[in-house]
Parts: sequence; structure tokens; C-alpha cells
Amino acid sequence: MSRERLYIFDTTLRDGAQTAGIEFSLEDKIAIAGLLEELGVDYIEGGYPGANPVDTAFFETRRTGEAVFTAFGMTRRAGRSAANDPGVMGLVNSAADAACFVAKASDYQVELALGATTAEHLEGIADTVRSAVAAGKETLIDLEHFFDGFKANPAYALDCVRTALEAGARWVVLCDTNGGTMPSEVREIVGKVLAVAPGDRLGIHPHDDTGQAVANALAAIEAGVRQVQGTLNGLGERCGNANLVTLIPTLVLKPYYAERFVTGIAPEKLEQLTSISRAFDDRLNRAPARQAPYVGASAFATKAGIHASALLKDFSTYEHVTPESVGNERAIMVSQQAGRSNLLTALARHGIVLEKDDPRLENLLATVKEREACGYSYDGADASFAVLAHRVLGTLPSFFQVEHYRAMVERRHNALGEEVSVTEAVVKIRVEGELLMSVAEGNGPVNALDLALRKDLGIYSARIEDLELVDFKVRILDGGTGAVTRVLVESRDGGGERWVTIGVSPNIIDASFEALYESITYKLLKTEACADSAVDGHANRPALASG
Ligand SMILES: CC(=O)SCCNC(=O)CCNC(=O)[C@H](O)C(C)(C)COP(=O)(O)OP(=O)(O)OC[C@H]1O[C@@H](n2cnc3c(N)ncnc32)[C@H](O)[C@@H]1OP(=O)(O)O
Ligand SMILES: CC(=O)C(=O)O
Repeated sequence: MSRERLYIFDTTLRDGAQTAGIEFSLEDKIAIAGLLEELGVDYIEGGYPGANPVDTAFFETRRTGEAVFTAFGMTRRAGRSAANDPGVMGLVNSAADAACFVAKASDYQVELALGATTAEHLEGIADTVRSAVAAGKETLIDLEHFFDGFKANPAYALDCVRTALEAGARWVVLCDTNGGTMPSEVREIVGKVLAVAPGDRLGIHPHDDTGQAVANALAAIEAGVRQVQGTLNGLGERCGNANLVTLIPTLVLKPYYAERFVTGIAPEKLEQLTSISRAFDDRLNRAPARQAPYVGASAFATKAGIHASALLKDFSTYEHVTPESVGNERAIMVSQQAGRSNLLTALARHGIVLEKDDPRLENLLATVKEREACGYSYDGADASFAVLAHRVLGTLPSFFQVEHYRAMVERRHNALGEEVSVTEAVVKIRVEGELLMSVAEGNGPVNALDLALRKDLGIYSARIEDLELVDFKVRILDGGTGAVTRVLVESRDGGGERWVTIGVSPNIIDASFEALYESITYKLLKTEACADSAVDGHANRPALASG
């Protein structure tokens, strides 16, 4: 079967910029365009030249990548010619390869929002498209409110499509602007549009207000459109746009689509999808969504013992595609839902190989389940699981013992009468029989304890020099100030490895100290020459064995 070309149009830098709480700087735009070029989308809509200084500056630079660099704007304003409309001319004279103009396909919206007649608006569409085409721009028309407009007045909505195409638009994009259209309606309405326009000149721009933007994009493709618009990680106005990070692998990997269509994105490119999606979140300074389809940390993770047992026999028992195909990783986790299969996999990840009938496995499983019942959660704290496993298996070296620690917070007036907060911590540890005491000030008790604990580890100090804390999360379990506190600490080292440790206690400082202690212990385990294979080696319980 010969495959039809599907074009991927990215609007992260335009509709994505309309997301509440998101403001792109010029540097952000340049970096995000780089990610999109790496992925291989066909069109990059960079923003609206003339609407704000960042977008104007962005369009002063011509992008050299393969994607069609597209400027967004609106059709000429009522009462002016396109040539006399600075907005239209801003796009026409920009460094963009293509110009995408928004127009309204709903007669009600034209009359109400634009204060124009439907005939004037059709003339505006035609005039604008002709000006851009004459200037050599590939021209697109985004028909706002297309589906709602079509339901109310199909003849006018179709007139807009016809007018844009006859004026020379390369693409007419059907927008589900309010995001309320159902996939069955999209399929039916696109079918009717095909009577006046060929599918290879039609696009779809769905919004996610009913959680169906991707489903609507697929419905439109199945019905006949050949351009699909969306954004990285589903950014966009209100609930967002169609998530290209979900849509692209579906189009490339799922046989129904892969047999019928070809996109500009080769299957090998998808192996970068997870890292591109996460690099984008990094730039937005937000945590990646764990449950994101294909690329989330949980997308190929399983906690359930029954699933883990089957997965280890054949991964396809619980995976719809392989994690490698989208650059993600499989994770078989340890928790209250786990069985021995989960444990064996998690242990192997830390270089510990046991037989399934090893009696120590039952003991470790029971310990994990008991501790999870008290508030620990090992599926998000794999480094603490490694420390616990070594402890229960009797293979944890006795690096250092904590004899005592104290944290003090004082709020007082200084000599100038100003209110100041002073935080200090003292940690006393024993390393190879030698007592070491460290004192540190911090911007809070946990910071002070962290600094004091790491200040002097005697013979181990050099091994933790590159250890850095990057995140600290506190969760109160069961509510109230007397409740149990769970602390998660994320650390990283010079090699770029990141790990999470956990502490649980009714006292937030104790919980934090436990998580800090485990982070250092994990780092020492990592750097312990024979720790990874020493399941049967020397073993002492650490002094701060908790729980
Ligand atoms: C569905 C979508 O996502 S469309 C994209 C929406 N994105 C944005 O609006 C972000 C960028 N926008 C902006 O920065 C500003 O709105 C600007 C610079 C474009 C315009 O700002 P202003 O001139 O102050 O106008 P304002 O934003 O208040 O109103 C929009 C104007 O455009 C007119 N307009 C809206 N759509 C169209 C259209 N398709 N064709 C012609 N005129 C239009 C409106 O009638 C209104 O005109 P009025 O000022 O005479 O009432
Ligand atoms: C054009 C656009 O972003 C919309 O109609 O949603």
C-alpha cells in the first residue's frame, strides 16, 4: 500500500505561549526551536511578529533548519486593505518562510467579535491570502471556531474554506478553538469539508478541553486531513493543544497509521522523544508528568507483582510498544504491590543477583511491605531501596555511625534591632572508631544538618565531594501537625547520576536526616569498589538503621 504524507505542524512557540503561567524569553524560543528541529517536525510556528518584542526579535532571525519557519497573525482588520494593515505586513515582511493567518469561520463570531459582516470577512481572508502569496510566502489560514461555526451555519464555514483556497492558501486549518467537539463530530464534519477541499490542503488544530485533542486529531486524519497541529507536551491555551509527544509516536509506531501514512519523522528519531520532552520541561522549569503517554517515567513502569512476573517472561505482556522505541526506560518497581519478581529485577539494577527461591528474598519483601505500611514508598526512592536491600541482606558496609545530631533555629533581634533567623546544626559521627564533630549554619535546619553531616566524613570525605542535593520534598501523611512526615531527597553527583532517598518519621527533622543519611550511604555504596557484587561479603548494620 503506498503511504500518504502527513505533515506535522508545531505551534508550541505560538499557541503554547498562550498557556497560563508560561512566558518564553527569546533564548527559550531559540532553544525550543532547536528541540523541534532535532525532532524533525515539518512546520515551526514561531509566534506573532509585531505582537510583542520577543516574537518580533525572533522573526528577525531566519532559521536555517529544515522545518518551514512560520509566522502567525490575523487577517486584515475590518475597514483596511491588507497592504495598509501593519499586522499583515509584519508577517509578509518577516523572515518567515510561511505566514499563517487566523480568520473566523463562525458567522456569529464574525459579527459579534469582529463587528464585521460575513461578506467583509470573506473579502478580508481573500485579500490577506493574496498579499502573502504575492510576497512569496507559503500561506495558511487557521479557521477559528470552525466546528462550532459549521454546526451553526455550514454554508458560511465552507465559504471560508473555499475563499482561502481560491485565493491561494496552501493549507486551510480547521480549528476546534473551544475544544468541545467530539471525535465522531470531527470525523463527520471533515467528511463534509472534503466535498469542497482536498484533504492534502486541510489541517486540524484541536484543543484539549474534553481531553480528546489527540483523539480529535486522529479522527480528522482518518477522515482525510493531511496536516496536524499540536505542541510539545500538550502546552497551549486553557487545557492545551494536541500533544505531539503523544500523537507522533502513535502515527509512527501504530500499524494502522504507519501502514497508511508517512510523516517527516523517521522511527529512529523517536528514540530522542523522551529526552526532547524532558528537556522541554526542564526549560519550563517544571517536573515532567510521570504518567505522560510514551515518555513519562511511569509509562513503562510496573509495581504489580503479577505484571512483573509476566513481564520478565516476555515484555510484550504488559507493554504496547517497547520503551526503547521512544527513548524511555522500563522500570520494575518495589512497593507493597510487589512480588519476588519485582524485587529480583530491582536488585539486579543494583548489581545484586539472587535466586528466586533464596529465603532472604522473602525477608526483604516482608521488610519492604512492613515499611511501606509505615509510610515509606520505595517506588519513588530506588536508592533507599538499594540501601535497605544491602542492610537486610547483610551486605551493607558500616561506613560511619551517627552518635548524635542537633538542629537549632533561633529568631532574635541583632545589634541593629533587626529580626534575624539563625539556624545551626551539630553532627557527631564515628568513622573507624574516630569521633568527628561538625557544626554548620544553614538557611534552615535541614540545610544546616546536611552541611554539618557532609563537612567531615573522615576517610570517606573525598568520595562524597561531588554529591549535591537537587530537590527536597515533604509530604504529610494522614494530615495534622502530629501526623507522619515523608521526606524525599533527590541527589546527584559529578557523573550526572541522580537518585532519590526517603525518610519517614513523625518528626520532620528526623525524616529529613534519615533521607540525607541514606543519600550519603548510597553514594558510598556506589563508590565502594566491591559493594556491587558483595552479596555474601562482610556486613555490619549501620548505626542509624531506622524503621
Ligand atoms: C484562537 C487563537 O488562539 S487566535 C490567537 C490569539 N493570540 C493572541 O491574541 C496573542 C497575540 N495577540 C496580541 O498580542 C494582541 O491581541 C494584538 C497585538 C495582536 C492585537 O492587540 P490590540 O490591537 O490591542 O487588539 P485586541 O487584542 O484588544 O483585540 C483584537 C482585535 O483584533 C481583531 N481581530 C481578531 N481576530 C481577527 C481576524 N481574524 N481578522 C481581523 N481582525 C481580527 C478584533 O476584532 C479586535 O479588534 P478591535 O481592536 O478593533 O476591537
Ligand atoms: C487558531 C487557534 O489557535 C485556534 O483556533 O485555537
